[in-house]
Amino acid sequence: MAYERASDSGQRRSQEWTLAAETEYRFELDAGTSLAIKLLRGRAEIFGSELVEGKIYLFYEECKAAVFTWQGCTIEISQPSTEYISEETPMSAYANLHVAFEGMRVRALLDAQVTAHPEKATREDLEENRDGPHDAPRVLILGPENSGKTTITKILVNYATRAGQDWCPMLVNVDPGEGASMLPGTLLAAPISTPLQTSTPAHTLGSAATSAPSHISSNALLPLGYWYGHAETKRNPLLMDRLIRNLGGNIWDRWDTDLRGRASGLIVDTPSSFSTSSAANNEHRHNLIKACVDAFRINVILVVGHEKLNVEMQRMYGSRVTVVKIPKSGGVVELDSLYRARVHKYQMHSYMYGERVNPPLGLPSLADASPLTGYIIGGEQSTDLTLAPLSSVINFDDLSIWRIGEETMAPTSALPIGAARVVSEMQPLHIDPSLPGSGLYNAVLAILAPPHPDEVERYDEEILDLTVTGFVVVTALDIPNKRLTILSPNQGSLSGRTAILGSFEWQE
Ligand SMILES: Nc1ncnc2c1ncn2[C@@H]1O[C@H](COP(=O)(O)OP(=O)(O)OP(=O)(O)O)[C@@H](O)[C@H]1O
Repeated sequence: MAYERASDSGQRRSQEWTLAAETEYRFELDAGTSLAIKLLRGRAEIFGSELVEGKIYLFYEECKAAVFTWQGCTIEISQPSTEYISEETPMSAYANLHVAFEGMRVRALLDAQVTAHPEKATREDLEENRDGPHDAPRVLILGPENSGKTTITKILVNYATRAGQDWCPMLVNVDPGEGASMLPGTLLAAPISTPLQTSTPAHTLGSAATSAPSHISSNALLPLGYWYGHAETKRNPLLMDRLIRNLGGNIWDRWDTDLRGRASGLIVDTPSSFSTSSAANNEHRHNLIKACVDAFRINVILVVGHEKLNVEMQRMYGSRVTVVKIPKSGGVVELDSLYRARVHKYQMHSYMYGERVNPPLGLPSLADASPLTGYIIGGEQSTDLTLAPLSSVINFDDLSIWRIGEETMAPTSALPIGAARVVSEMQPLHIDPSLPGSGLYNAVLAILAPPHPDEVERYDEEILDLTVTGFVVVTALDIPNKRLTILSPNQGSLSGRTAILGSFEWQE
């Protein structure tokens, strides 16, 4: 049984909660509030990442999460928001999945080592490997809106990194509405070697080092990202398909020489549109699921609490892929579109300005916190996580700006019979900032990696296949003088770079 003890010290109202084994303390923060949690005794974890005893963890920006314990623990909470204890969690089911995936990883690594160096294999290795080849877990997570897909991805990745085997599973996020560890509009993959932290919905899947590399936090990710540029998959499914296949190709290239990475496998978090069936989107969602299954060579599909989708996936993929229905957690919070819009703002703000956290009332500020206990924010023990973005004025010609396909792209099937599309969904269109309606004012631009250095290797649509190196925002447009004012988190020159415009805007 969980019990609570409240203590009032001046303005500060802290509470102690003692949690029984296999229960969790769930909390939901309101806008403008923060929460501090300290593990006093026992062991506890947040979405698979363990808490260190005695450290104060800060949560902010409307974070919603849970502290779960396998064996029981006591935690101290400051200034609670909406909170409750749940004795019913699906954690055992998720842990069983992890155990199964762990077995697959171990066998896949042995397999790869025996194949690469047969001369070094012992008789036991060969015996163990007899019924191979063994595959690493390559998992696609499907489920409707607010079913907990991202949280399950995080738990499974975190458990893999804690297994003590130096696994480095690839976390793949193909939900362009989420942004994961970069910004919304991006599809990405990142190898994960230390547990992903939870502190703000602005970085549900860790934070990337693309913002200000000189200010990198020690656990920042180095993801490989492609810019899709829109929140909704239906806006340009063909582009989604291409970027998913690009991500898959890149991962497999990387794994050519990385046996342990390949054996660690991958986990793909998907948007809810992949799982929401409607007459209008059925064709594109099936195509995108297939793109994932092919590109990432998926061998396990997890369907979160949705019987019809489970049956559908069994029918479509059951002969070659293991399809498993898994329970949804009762703790998953229903997030509405206004909340998601606020999270996009938090993400943009933190990309440019870093983290600005006010600890709950009665606790010392970040600067005054003792280094011994300190605060932990997103896995960092730090007093200053703020950034100072650079506003610079550049000439129109300095940056080559493109858009992919038309601005409002009706599906080909919606065109009048006999009408041909003038611009295809995949066609890069150069943007002239001096023309009215360029859409550049307040626009978020993705800055791309340079094209192939060898002219012979270049091709028309290369721009679609270049990865993202960072993002900037156009804050002013001076057409008479042909100049743009750009806000960027770092000082790198943009001269000669290529950028893509999507449909995201941001204003402080
Ligand atoms: N056990 C839990 N206790 C408290 N909050 C939780 C719990 N599990 C998930 N949440 C919160 O619920 C919200 C929705 O969860 P999550 O983002 O994992 O769902 P999703 O299915 O990926 O959503 P989407 O609709 O964006 O695809 C998140 O804020 C998450 O932190």
